[in-house]
Amino acid sequence: MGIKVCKYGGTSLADAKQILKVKSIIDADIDRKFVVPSAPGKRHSEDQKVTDLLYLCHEHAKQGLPFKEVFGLIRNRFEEIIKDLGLDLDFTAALDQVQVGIAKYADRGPDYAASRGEFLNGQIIAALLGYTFIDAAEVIFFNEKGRLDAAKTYHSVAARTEGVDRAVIPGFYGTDQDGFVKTFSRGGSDVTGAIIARGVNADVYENWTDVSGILAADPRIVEHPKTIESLTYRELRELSYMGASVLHDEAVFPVREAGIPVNIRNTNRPSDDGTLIVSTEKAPNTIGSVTGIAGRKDFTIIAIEKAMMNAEIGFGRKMLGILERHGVSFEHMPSSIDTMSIVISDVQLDGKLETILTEIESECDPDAIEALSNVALIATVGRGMSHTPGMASRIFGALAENKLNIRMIDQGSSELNIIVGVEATDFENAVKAIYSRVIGV
Ligand SMILES: Nc1ncnc2c1ncn2[C@@H]1O[C@H](COP(=O)(O)OP(=O)(O)O)[C@@H](O)[C@H]1O
Ligand SMILES: N[C@@H](CC(=O)OP(=O)(O)O)C(=O)O
Repeated sequence: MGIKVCKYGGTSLADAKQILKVKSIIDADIDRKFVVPSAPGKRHSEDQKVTDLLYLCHEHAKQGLPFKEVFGLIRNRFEEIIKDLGLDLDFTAALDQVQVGIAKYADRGPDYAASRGEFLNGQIIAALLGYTFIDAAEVIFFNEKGRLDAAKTYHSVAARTEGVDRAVIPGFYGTDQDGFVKTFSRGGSDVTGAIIARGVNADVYENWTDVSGILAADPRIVEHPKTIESLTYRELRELSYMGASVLHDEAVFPVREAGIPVNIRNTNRPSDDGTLIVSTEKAPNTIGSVTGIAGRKDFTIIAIEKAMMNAEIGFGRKMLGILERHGVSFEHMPSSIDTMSIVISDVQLDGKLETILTEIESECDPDAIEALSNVALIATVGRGMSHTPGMASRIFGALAENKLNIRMIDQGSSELNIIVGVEATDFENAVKAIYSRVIGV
């Protein structure tokens, strides 16, 4: 007998019908002992996620505006789920308490409000399954920098689950240094699932969603992309960071450290095998092939040119020192003898571009400096790509044939990926072109 930790995303828990699918999946395997639920997600494309409604309540509360009406939508949602599940659970007091709390903690930011979807849903799922409910605030801790306090958290998870045979632990939040609720970034229940898997020393971390695994490209861009049967933690990190939003990009760390395999599965098609994520040593050989493609918009490239840049000692440090001063991190820095490009996400730049350019002009004295905005990055990822001649030319060829301009090229030193920068308006076409040339052939 083993231990499986199962995280269910919002789409898997959107209403009673979905929740009953989850129950039958859990009932089908006695190893599924720890369940990490998200808040109810969208029931159809026009619907609203409970988490989004909670953020909206917080926005109202912060401005001192009434939010009873918005909260009423959340109230109805949970009451309907309880009724349709046929549960004998009086949730009025729990909902009232959350409503009061949203107003009370409005000055502390949105985290309390945002986390309540998981908190409430977790109690419903626990009641339905007959599992113990463990509040994530009791076991997941953040340090003074707002990062996960890994040692304290793993220790607390292990201690709190000792002797507990089966439990539901809500996703998405924990406790900060001051004892207040703090959430991960959006989609963070995936991270909770990975942490719990690590804390209970699970044999597998099952992540149940609405697709049968990680697809070789975003299904909203490429029609019927192939499913990736297996990939390594490193490939997953690259793909999820670059936009394969099926799994939060930080979810890989807790499980990778402990070598716990991750299995991405489809709640609506539980017999599909899904995708298995394992260490490099355990992954099947894929020499010569690409695993997947992912990409994101909203980047800016600062391109700097200066004759003899390569010989100027301290040039790179001065450049990066300016970014550091403004608290800006960068994504990539492809360079040649006399040029350097710095790729920065627009969220990081946040209105600081003009000042940064002025400071580079005055402190680094470049011959030319240019900022290219509206750039999208596309990563072609695969452990089988290293030492495979011709891969880069296939990618560039696909873009050239479709008359899509390349604004930047970066091949990571890991040889795990090739990243190209294109105009944001070319993004979807570029993903399709690369997919059909390197994967969908
Ligand atoms: N490469 C990819 N493979 C699979 N799904 C992807 C990929 N890129 C984007 N997605 C999207 O991710 C969605 C699943 O993630 P998410 O919406 O966070 O689900 P959940 O609510 O289960 O956490 C899929 O429905 C799909 O539209
Ligand atoms: N409910 C949170 C956390 C989460 O992970 O949700 P989901 O599993 O539905 O992506 C959010 O919407 O961000």
